[in-house]
Amino acid sequence: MQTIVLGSSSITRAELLTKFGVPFIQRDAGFDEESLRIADPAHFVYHATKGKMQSYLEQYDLEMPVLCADTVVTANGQILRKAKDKTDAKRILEAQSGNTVSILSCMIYKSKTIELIDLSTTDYLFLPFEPKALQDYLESDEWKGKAGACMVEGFCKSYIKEVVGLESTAMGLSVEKLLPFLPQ
Ligand SMILES: Nc1nc2c(ncn2[C@H]2C[C@H](O)[C@@H](COP(=O)(O)OP(=O)(O)OP(=O)(O)O)O2)c(=O)[nH]1
Repeated sequence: MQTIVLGSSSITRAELLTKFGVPFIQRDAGFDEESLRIADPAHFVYHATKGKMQSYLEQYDLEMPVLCADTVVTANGQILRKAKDKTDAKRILEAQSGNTVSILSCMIYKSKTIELIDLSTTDYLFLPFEPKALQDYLESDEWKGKAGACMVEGFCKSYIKEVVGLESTAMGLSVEKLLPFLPQ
């Protein structure tokens, strides 16, 4: 399989591509999504991903195909982004505890011949987070750099009562949907 560029600084996205056997190099696209003033979650992740791709293409050519992505968590109609600090992480996680949570990931894959845009959602019904376990998670700092301070394969896993959608989407990259389009 041909090597692609992961236009992202995300450790999780790199781990997902590795898990699915996709050869890649990693380059930060260098786009600041904080500049976006968009309230709708789907529009936000799409324009954030588009901004990352545009920023990448201003710096690099398409000799290698490139993949950019963005992820947000929503609960009670609010967009829950990355927590600013432990207090913010507690607020964001408490909004998800015992609640229905949607995690939206958009990805744009671009080569010389094709452009794929995918926007997928994974919905969770979480049981209430156990207070001591939540405190331990907050102390762990594992929530840092994660949309919604959420780790569906980690802290949140034992609280999943119902799920509809891919775990990879919830972690930040719907790899299974990309695989059929990657150059062999
Ligand atoms: N391990 C883990 N990471 C998650 C989960 N949900 C979201 N994430 C990560 C994936 C992304 O790195 C991050 C979402 O933030 P962004 O979409 O803004 O990407 P990030 O700033 O990390 O990198 P990028 O903007 O692509 O350079 O949260 C999860 O359930 N588990």
